[in-house]
This record gives sequence, C-alpha cells and structure tokens, in this order.
Amino acid sequence: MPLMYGAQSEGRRDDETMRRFRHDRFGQFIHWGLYSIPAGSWNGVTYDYAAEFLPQSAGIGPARWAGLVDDFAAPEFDPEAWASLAADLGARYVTVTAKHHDGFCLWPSSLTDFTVAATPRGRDVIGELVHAYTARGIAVHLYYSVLDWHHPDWRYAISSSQDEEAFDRYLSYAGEQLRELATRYPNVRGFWFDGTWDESVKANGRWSWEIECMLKRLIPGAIVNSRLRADEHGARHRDSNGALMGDYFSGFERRLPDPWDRTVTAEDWEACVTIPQNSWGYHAGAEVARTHKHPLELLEQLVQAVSLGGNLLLNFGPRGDGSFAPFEKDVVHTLGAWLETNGACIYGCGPADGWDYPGWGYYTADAETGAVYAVVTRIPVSGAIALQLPERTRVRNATAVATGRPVPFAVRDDRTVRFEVDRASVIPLAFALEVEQRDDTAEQPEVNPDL
Ligand SMILES: C[C@@H]1N[C@@H](C(=O)NCc2ccccc2)[C@H](O)[C@@H]1O
Repeated sequence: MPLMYGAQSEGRRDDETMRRFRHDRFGQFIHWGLYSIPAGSWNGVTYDYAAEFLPQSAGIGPARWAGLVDDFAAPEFDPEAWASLAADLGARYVTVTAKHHDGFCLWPSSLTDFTVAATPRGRDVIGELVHAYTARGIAVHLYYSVLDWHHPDWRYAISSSQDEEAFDRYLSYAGEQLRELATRYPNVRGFWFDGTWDESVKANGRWSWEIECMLKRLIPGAIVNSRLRADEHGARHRDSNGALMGDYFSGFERRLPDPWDRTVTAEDWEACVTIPQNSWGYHAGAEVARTHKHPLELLEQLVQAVSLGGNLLLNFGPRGDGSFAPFEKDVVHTLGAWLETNGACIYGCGPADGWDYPGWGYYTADAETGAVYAVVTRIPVSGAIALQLPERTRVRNATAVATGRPVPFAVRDDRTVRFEVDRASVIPLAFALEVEQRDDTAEQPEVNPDL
C-alpha cells in the first residue's frame, strides 16, 4: 500500500557507518539517572520490579521524584574510568541514557530545568561521556525515551482536542531536545529510541518520520533503531507493508531470537539484555541480586546473537554515586578476557550460511574472509562434538582460536566431522575451521573414524 511515513529505505544499509556498527557486534548499554540513587527502594520499602520504574512501582509523583536532583552528586562519576571499563569489557560501542522515562536529562538541556545542570555538581554527563568514549575509539549512541513521566504535556492516549494540543506541545519539546542533542554532540553515531509503545506515539507516525529525517540531516549517516518509528497507520518497527523502519530491528528486549530461527538473519538487529533478570537501573535489593545472570550466560548470549547476524547490547547500571558494582566488574573481567583471545569469532562475524544450529554451541563466520568458527558452549557427555557439514564442504584444518594450536578431528562420513573436546576446556571454546568447497567429481573425503 502507498505510505507517506513508512520505511525511509529498503534493505540493509551498506555505508561505512552501518558496516562499522555491524562489525562491532557488541555494545554496552548504560542506564544511569535519578533512579540509580534509590536503587529500587523508597521509604524503607524495596520494590522488586525494575529500578528505573520505581516512580510507578512506589507511586511517586513527579514533584517528589524531582527532589532526587539535589542528591545526584555522583562523587564517583569518572568518564575516563567508564570508558576504560567499556574497553576492558570488549564493547565496541556504548548506548547511554540521555533521558529515560522519568524525563530527567543527563545533559544541560535548554528546553527544561529538570537536568544535570540543577544537580550539586552540574556536570554535563552526556558531554563528558561522549568525549571520553570517543577518545577511546568507542562509538556512542544516545538513548532517548519518548515516554516522559515528568513533562505536563505527556499523554498516553489522545481522547480530546485538549489532549491533542498538549501532546503536540510535548512532541515539539521532544523534537527540539533531539535537535539539541544532535547539535551539541555531532560525533555520536546513533540514537536509540524507547518508550514509543503508547497509543499517543503510535498515532504520530509523521512525527517519528520527521525525527528520523532531522537526525540524519544533522548527523549524516546517523544510525536510528526501529523503536522510534511508527507509520501513519500506527504500525511499529515495520511499516504496514512489512518494511523495516529505522536502520536495525530493536524489538528484542531481554530476549534473543530462537537459535533455530534463521529468518532473523535477513536483516540487521540488536538485542538488549540485562545482568539481573529485570532491572536496567542499578537495583540494590537482595531478591533482584539473587537472580543475576552468570557472566558465561551473558557471553553465550553474545555468541548466539552473532551466530544469527545480530548485535548484543549488554546493560550496566552504575550506582547512584557513579561507581560500578562488583558483580558488574566480574562480568567485565570474564567477557573482556574471553574476547581478548577469542574475539575473532565475534567481531566482524555473522551467521555461517549452511551450517545449522548444532545444539552444543553456535557457528559464526567472518563476513570478510568466510572463515567459519565453531563455538562450543555445551560439551556433550561423549566428550566429542559432531559437525554436520553443508553440502560439498570439506574441513581442511581446525585451530583452537584461543591458543592458535591445530586441533585433530575425525572425518566420520561425507557430511560429518568429529572433534574430541577436553572436558576441562574453558568454555565457550572456539575452533576456527578452514573449509573448502568440494566439487562432486573430487575424490570422497578420506574417512578416518578412529582418530
Ligand atoms: C531498554 C529498556 N526499555 C525500558 C522499558 O520500559 N521496558 C519495559 C517494556 C518492555 C517492553 C514493552 C514495553 C515496556 C526499560 O526501562 C529499559 O530502558
């Protein structure tokens, strides 16, 4: 159907900025704001829902919530240390909350007083972070919530002409804030929109279309996630003709596509995940802490995302004082150390066409060289992994990525090779496979099942 405000382009973007985003594969999400101070508790009561939703969980009105501005002193906030932590994690880009649902702005916006400028130290958090990350070669995306609990003209739905006038004022405010962000920080790489699921926003597809145009006019090549967009019929992420809006699909929140689902490999996408089961802002509650994911679970999510052609955006919620909690530093050390020696199977990689999900782990392939990687995350009880090869494919040799040492393997039949895996191996265990196409006339592979 003809659309005025649908997808602005067809198919994957192939410009340098998007190729870099695709190559990066691994980003660090940062949720930091007023919610980081109470960290899930209010007036002595702990609410186990997401810490950044505390105003809703505890019924705290905007005026009382704004009282936290005086407590946002952030004595431990050190942008250089944050940038070093992102580098140690192995993240190639960072997405930082400039304004979350509570409406508090981490940059000194001229459009409102509800910003860091009103805090005791008045630092331009976004400006200092953009400088520090960029100086370390880490790209920055700015998170912006369209949903805004603080602004008096925010509406969840439009049910009167007064609502419409108010919400139009809100959308003008948000549009001017986004212009301000793109103008103040022109070297950010992209914008990550959130809070766009309400009827009021879905009814304003033209506004979302104009925002995408404006941001890409102010910052040529800027990357915008699909969550910003609705078309004139209220269709989100994909327009009413099914075309992806924005530059990558961003509907996977705290979940990944099924490892069998190869349909997702048709487009760029990013999944965002948390270390706790469900809190993006720092949550100090013992019950929430009990459900933190193991670092290797998060690492497996990264490998799974890459095997399906997506990026993983792993969230960290610094504490109210600007420091990171020990459990987050553990994740940084575990993932950073593994990526230091095994990053070849992640960065610049994507799905290995023709190699089906094996169950003991994931296949990735280097988008440039075609090198195939078998990444083992579950060692079978037999202590060996079987690889089902694509048609007319031969494995010439195999190397352990972490050590560079050749790895013996048995050719069981025309389509199967088998690796013995040391059960004491550190997993995920990555093998680099040098493969070649066999034509049918070539001799059958030498079978050596006893190896
Ligand atoms: C990236 C995350 N999105 C925000 C959020 O509101 N998630 C809750 C939610 C998740 C899915 C549909 C509607 C609402 C969370 O607070 C994080 O910022």
